[in-house]
Amino acid sequence: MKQAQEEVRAVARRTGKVIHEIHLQHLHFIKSIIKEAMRLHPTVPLLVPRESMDDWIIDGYKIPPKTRLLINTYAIGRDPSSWDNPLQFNPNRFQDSNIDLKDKDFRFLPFGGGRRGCPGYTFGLATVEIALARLLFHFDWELPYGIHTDDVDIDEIFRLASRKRTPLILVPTVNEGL
Ligand code: HEM
Repeated sequence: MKQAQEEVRAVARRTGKVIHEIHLQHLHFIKSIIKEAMRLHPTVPLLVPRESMDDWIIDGYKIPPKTRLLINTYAIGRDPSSWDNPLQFNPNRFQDSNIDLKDKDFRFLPFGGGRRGCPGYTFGLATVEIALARLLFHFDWELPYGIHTDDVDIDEIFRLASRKRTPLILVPTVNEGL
């Protein structure tokens, strides 16, 4: 959190203490945090179902035409053959990497891919980035008194769009130093 706050506050200091969309291009670490969160906790854990049109063999499995296929992006994001220490939250794995958020890198599909991939991808991503950047810019954040990081439940409830099982409760303090 400290590194992300330093990044956003350094950008804000140079740009008039306000974070706008134009500044997002400088927030490399914040973008990596969001990607890492989406890798471990994709909003849509099973993508929109597909139906095969022809005979295919994938990984030795014969797929006949008109088979309903579910793409488990939750499992793909945690696959040890694609990711080192897959269960570790490590935003640095996205720093200086060209792992794409959409279509091109099938290890990571938080917005799906192909013809039915998310059409709101750039808008959705920018919205998350600007919200997180502003929250980190304006406030310092702490867990409530007596709660430790190990107590925080990070599991989700799986639905078409999953959500946190337990709400995250944090205590904000206005950053007076701005
Ligand atoms: C962070 C925000 C968002 C995430 C994580 C997200 C994720 C996804 C995912 C995973 C899919 C399924 C793609 C697939 O099966 O290949 C999808 C589909 C879709 N999304 Fe998003 N989305 C987001 C924001 C938005 C926004 C802002 C809009 C509209 C303004 C939008 C509109 C749609 C539509 C219409 C589809 C269905 C596309 C189709 O079936 O052809 N999404 N989204």
